[in-house]
Amino acid sequence: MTNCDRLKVVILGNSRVGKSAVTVRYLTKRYIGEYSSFKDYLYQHSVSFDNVTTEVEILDTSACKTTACLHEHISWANAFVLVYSICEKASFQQARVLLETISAMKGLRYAPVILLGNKRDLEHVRQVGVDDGHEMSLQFQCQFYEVSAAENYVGVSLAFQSLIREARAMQALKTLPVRRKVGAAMTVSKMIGMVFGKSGKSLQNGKKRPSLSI
Ligand SMILES: Nc1nc2c(ncn2[C@@H]2O[C@H](COP(=O)(O)OP(=O)(O)OP(=O)(O)O)[C@@H](O)[C@H]2O)c(=O)[nH]1
Repeated sequence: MTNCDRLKVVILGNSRVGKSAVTVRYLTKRYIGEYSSFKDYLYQHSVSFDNVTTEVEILDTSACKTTACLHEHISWANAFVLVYSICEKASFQQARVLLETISAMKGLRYAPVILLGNKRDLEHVRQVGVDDGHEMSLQFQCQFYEVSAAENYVGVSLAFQSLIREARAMQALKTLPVRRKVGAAMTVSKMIGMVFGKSGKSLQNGKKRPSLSI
């Protein structure tokens, strides 16, 4: 099996933002209210779409107590889901710290990342605006979605699928000869834009990334 067919996704974010709820929702379509907080869980599953099957490992982390632990998680993964709660500003700030750490360790150019604002059903106690999430995603060139693990399977599923799609595209890019990469990068960006629609805002480098409230 090639790298293209295998993906290691780590779920990171502050404590209690819904990392386990989002992960289990994606894997089982079900929402379970309470999970054990003190352990990391590793799930494996096969996902097939666009005529390609990918073996996906998903590491649902409990909040890391040490920097070494966080670095270990980041080193292990080749794709990232950063979860914050739209009703907890501190979790959004933590997402920024995580994005900075991933950027420093891996570089974001070839690291597929989604920023996931969870608990969208709690609109009445919202502390983080949609625009804030969108802006941060533009700054770090990652995808951005707002979801509710509690209320909606489809949104969570779409977000994971788009991460997997992007990871596949990035893996494919890495295997191309260097001279062809520039043109190919434009093609991938265009392809993602076509699949998810355009956000209407440009990045500093001109790339557009998908962004949805789902
Ligand atoms: N209203 C609402 N509550 C949610 C949602 N997702 C998770 N929760 C609740 O938030 C709490 C924390 O959810 P978890 O999935 O355990 O969060 P976690 O980030 O895995 O927590 P730790 O493992 O402690 O870091 C639980 O009480 C969930 O029921 C959501 O979309 N909406």
